[in-house]
Formats: sequence, structure tokens, C-alpha cells
Amino acid sequence: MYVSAVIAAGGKGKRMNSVKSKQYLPVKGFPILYYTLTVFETLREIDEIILVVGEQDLDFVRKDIILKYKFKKTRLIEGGLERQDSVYNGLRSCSPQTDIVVIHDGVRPFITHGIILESIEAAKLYKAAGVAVPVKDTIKIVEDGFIKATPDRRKLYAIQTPQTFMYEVILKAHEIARKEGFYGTDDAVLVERLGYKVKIIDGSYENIKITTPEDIIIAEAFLNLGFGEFKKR
Ligand SMILES: Nc1ccn([C@@H]2O[C@H](COP(=O)(O)OP(=O)(O)OP(=O)(O)O)[C@@H](O)[C@H]2O)c(=O)n1
Ligand SMILES: C[C@](O)(CO)[C@H](O)COP(=O)(O)O
Repeated sequence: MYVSAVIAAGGKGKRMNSVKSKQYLPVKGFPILYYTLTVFETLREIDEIILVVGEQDLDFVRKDIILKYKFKKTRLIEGGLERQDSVYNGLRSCSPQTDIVVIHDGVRPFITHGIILESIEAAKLYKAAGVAVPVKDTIKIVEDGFIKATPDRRKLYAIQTPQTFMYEVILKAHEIARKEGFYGTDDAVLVERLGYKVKIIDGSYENIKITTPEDIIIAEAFLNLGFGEFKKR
């Protein structure tokens, strides 16, 4: 089986409120994206990495990340306006022999090899798999500033990445969504709406998506503690 990874790193990171996009912010001396790519570069089962970045960042990423850190499996391509557009560009750039594609956010550096491998195995069995964790808070549905409903927490999961699919399934789902003008905030929803059952596999509360400024402090603490694949040296 030929396994491609699509790493989505074409966002502007508006919620981070920083001049530089958040995937390039340094944590303990290295850009966040360096950590995420390192996890995938060092996993033998990943055959190629398609890294999707904003058009304005292509030269900088090629020189200051891919060449500088000698990432051998990574190919760089241009992203789109929304995350979904970036992932679609990534999917179209996968090698023709791709069987399975692992889609991951460039800003989730604490993913582990173990979880990625489980997601690949689940995609082989079920065609579609997403990593998720049970929500810790009680979630309310709110309308016009008032609580409308309180869904049963036992059924609520926070979806993460990687989300891993048989290649032809996710490519078709993206193409249909584009044709119909449907935009979702993850990739699983695009196959859900076609009737596929997406297998949930256990994620990790460490697999945070670096989104707002306090997440940088958390990421630094996680690195100091040797979380993810970044064991204490
Ligand atoms: N046009 C886009 C938008 C987002 N992403 C990527 O998708 C991942 C998850 O998105 P999110 O955390 O929302 O990132 P941003 O869109 O950059 O953040 P914000 O919504 O705060 O602007 C990130 O790695 C981001 O770089 C992307 O590849 N292309
Ligand atoms: C795909 C995702 O990581 C699942 O949690 C997330 O939805 C992407 O982030 P965004 O902030 O919604 O773009």
C-alpha cells in the first residue's frame, strides 16, 4: 500500500493575532511546522508528504524549512482560500499510486506515530477514519444567547486530525463537495454526507491544534515534558 500524507499549512492563523502565520512561529527554537513534518518524515510507513502552504510562503518554506532541515519525503504545493481548498490541492498532487491518504493539520505537532499507524490500519478496514477524543465539558446548543439544548455528552467527541481515507473515496468526496459548493471544517464530513461510515479511533488530549496565543505556551510546556514524538533529550 502506498501511503501519502497531506499536511495542511496554508492558513493565515487569524486567531493567533501574530504577524507571522502560526505554523511558522518558533517554539523552543524551531517553527511549529518543523515539529509536525518531523513526525511524518520519521515514520517509515509514510511514503510521501504533500505540504500545502500559502502562495506567499512557498519560497521561504522551501529554503528555511524543507532544505534547511533536510526533509526528504516532502513536496511543496500551493494552498487555497479555505482549508478545504488547500486539502483538495494536496489530494490532486498525490502520486498516482497513492492508496491511502493521511490528512493532518500542520499545527498539530503532538501527533504520535502510534496514532497515525492506527488511523492507516482503520482506513484500510473501513475506508475512512478520524481521530477523536470525548469532550470534557458539557456542551450546550445556544441560539440568540439562550440555551436551546444539552446534547448527551456521552455521544460527543472532539474530532482531530489525522483523518485517513482510501484515496479514491476522499478525492471523490472533495470533488462532489466542490461541485455542490459545500464547505466543511474537516474532511470526514465530506464523506459522511455521501453515506460512508467514518470509523472513530482514539486520539489524544495532547494532540492540540495550535490556534490561539495560549496554545504556544502549552506547546512549549509539552516539548519540555517530551510529549508526542519529542522525547526529553
Ligand atoms: N486556507 C487554509 C486554511 C487553513 N489551512 C490549514 O488548516 C489547519 C487548521 O486550520 P486552522 O487552525 O483554522 O488554521 P488557520 O485557518 O490558519 O487559523 P484561523 O482560522 O485562526 O485563521 C492549519 O494547519 C492551517 O494552516 C490551510 O491549509 N489552508
Ligand atoms: C480538521 C480539524 O482539525 C478538526 O478539528 C479542524 O476542524 C480544522 O480547524 P479549523 O479551525 O476548523 O479550520
